[in-house]
Amino acid sequence: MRIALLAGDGIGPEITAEAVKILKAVVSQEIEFDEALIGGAAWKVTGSPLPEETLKLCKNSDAILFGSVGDPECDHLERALRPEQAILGLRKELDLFANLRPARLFPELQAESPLKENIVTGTDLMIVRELTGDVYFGTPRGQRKDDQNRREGFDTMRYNEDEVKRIARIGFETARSRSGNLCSIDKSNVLETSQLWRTVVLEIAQEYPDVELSHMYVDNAAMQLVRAPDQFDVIVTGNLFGDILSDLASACVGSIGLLPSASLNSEGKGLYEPIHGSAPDIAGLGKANPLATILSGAMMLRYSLKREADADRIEKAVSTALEKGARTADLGGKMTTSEMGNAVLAALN
Ligand SMILES: NC(=O)c1ccc[n+]([C@@H]2O[C@H](COP(=O)([O-])OP(=O)(O)OC[C@H]3O[C@@H](n4cnc5c(N)ncnc54)[C@H](O)[C@@H]3O)[C@@H](O)[C@H]2O)c1
Ligand SMILES: CC(C)[C@H](C(=O)O)[C@@H](O)C(=O)O
Ligand SMILES: [Mg+2]
Repeated sequence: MRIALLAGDGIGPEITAEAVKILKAVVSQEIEFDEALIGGAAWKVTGSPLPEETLKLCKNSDAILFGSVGDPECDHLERALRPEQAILGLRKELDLFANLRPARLFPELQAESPLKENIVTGTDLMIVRELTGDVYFGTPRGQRKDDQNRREGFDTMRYNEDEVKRIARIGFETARSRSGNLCSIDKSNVLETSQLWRTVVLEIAQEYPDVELSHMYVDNAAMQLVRAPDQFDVIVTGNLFGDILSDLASACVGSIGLLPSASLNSEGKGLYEPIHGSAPDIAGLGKANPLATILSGAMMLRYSLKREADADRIEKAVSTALEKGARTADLGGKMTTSEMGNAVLAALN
């Protein structure tokens, strides 16, 4: 198994190092990592945030383990050169349209959630986020002068029916493999894009009569996630709403440092990354929680490498480490990034 390892910027190198440590311990000689430059780190060396060589490596790998991109030193760059374009480019180039973002409360972390115990208990949901369409990729976009010579920024929110159909099917299939409940989140009371989304989701629902489908507007969904997160099982939503709701869900279950993700295409190719970013405020300080990346490694074993038992082993080790009190700063503790990695390593059995 050859894994493309893209550490990236900020805390990326610190958190991926811990995930690699765990993956090597679990899968031993059968896994090899090929490192490549990505994001601001790549731009500084090559002039591009997503060098051709990195893209080629990703295309030829069995899976991709990704840290994070984003560097304040690059904030002034034109959009095409910004580190964030690297992850957007990878998603588009590899057609990684299906983004799975599980948010589950580890019972050991009940006290770390900002929500009251009786509200957060039982939270275990899966956000299925569309990842290659929406306002992220719509054209035209840009900045211009309006008819009164004022500066104006504009983006285009768009989905075609095929894009909605394929992510809706992933949502229904995911619901079928869990509790059989799917909530589609949109803003169809205002947006044409969402109106089409809802129409198409309802059409695809005909193929899944065994799945209970509901719809919710995104503003209400944000409120409901805080008020009663356990009402959700599988959520399917567009790129922008999924981005926002997944950060929100991560806070409900204790920390953004906990949420992993899998980004998949229709051939089963997968990129695995924490949902958080490069956290420039704590980069290089050994404060980052590596669990989201370690759990992304588990998702990689499950979805791309078909090693379910090994994935379970990692997830159990994370639970055990937390049970024994392992806590980084975001969880109210004092452990460093590598101490947390070592706690998971020690809990593997
Ligand atoms: N997929 C990605 O690579 C990705 C995702 C989100 C943001 N970004 C980029 O990251 C940069 C910073 O963005 P931001 O500050 O809005 O979001 P962020 O997710 O990097 O950080 C938000 C807050 O959460 C904390 N945090 C994040 N991950 C953590 C972890 N593992 N352990 C402990 N605390 C953690 C940070 O310290 C910060 O206070 C920007 O350049 C942004 O574009 C990249
Ligand atoms: C860095 C950025 C492009 C990215 C997104 O908006 O998708 C990030 O926030 C994420 O959640 O993966
Ligand atoms: Mg995000």
